[in-house]
Amino acid sequence: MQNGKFITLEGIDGAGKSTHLAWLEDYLCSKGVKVVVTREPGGTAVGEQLRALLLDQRHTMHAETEALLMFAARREHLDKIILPAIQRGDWVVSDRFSDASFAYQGCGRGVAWEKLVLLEQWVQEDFYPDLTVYIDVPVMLGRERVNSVKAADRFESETDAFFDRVRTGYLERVRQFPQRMQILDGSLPLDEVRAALAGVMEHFWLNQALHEK
Ligand SMILES: Nc1ncnc2c1ncn2[C@@H]1O[C@H](COP(=O)(O)OP(=O)(O)O)[C@@H](O)[C@H]1O
Ligand SMILES: Cc1cn([C@H]2C[C@H](O)[C@@H](COP(=O)(O)OP(=O)(O)O)O2)c(=O)[nH]c1=O
Repeated sequence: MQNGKFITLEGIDGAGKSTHLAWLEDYLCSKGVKVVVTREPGGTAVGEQLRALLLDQRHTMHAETEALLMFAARREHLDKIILPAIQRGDWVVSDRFSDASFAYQGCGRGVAWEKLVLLEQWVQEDFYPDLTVYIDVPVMLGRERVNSVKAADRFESETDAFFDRVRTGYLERVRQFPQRMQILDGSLPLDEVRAALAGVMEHFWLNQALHEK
């Protein structure tokens, strides 16, 4: 049996990840693959508890504590959800993965990039998503969209300057991993972003089919 695939969606808060994730699940189901939808931080019992700690406005913590907790949740996520699903031949779609740690903890909070590289190697070894869709939006637009939907959590209440750095961090990751990471313009109308995502997915799907022949 073929191994499944691992796809991640990334972007600042309000980029449209959750919206497009629902479409992506339907798209993959229509191709006949079994899909596991998950998210970070979270996805497991321990991970969801860590998520609650990390997003709670009442907590302050050292930036490196935050990074370590993100990777701790990820370690659990890989062990309990992601790797078993892929080994079964399922496709896993995750709302965020380690690119978010480089963007938020690295560029946003100022945790040394090399320390994050070490954590990534420790937790993931040489495991990376097969495809990452990074939805890029200007900071103000992301903020407007989030404010219209829900109360801000510990990250969403950060400054525009913080989110500018996060966005720069994501763009740096795209520069480093141009094969794996596809960038979409999330400021376009929803149907146009979806059409662009559909194009990326068709291309990815055809490539997989070619490799499996
Ligand atoms: N391209 C778009 N155009 C207009 N509204 C959008 C677009 N993408 C997302 N939205 C809206 O913005 C809000 C936040 O989107 P969401 O998918 O929850 O973002 P994220 O998961 O990245 O934080 C939702 O109300 C969603 O309908
Ligand atoms: C995975 C991950 C998320 N985050 C942050 C980004 C988000 O603000 C927050 C939660 O992500 P998300 O699920 O996108 O939040 P929401 O449910 O509000 O849409 O965690 C990091 O800072 N580092 C990480 O490694």
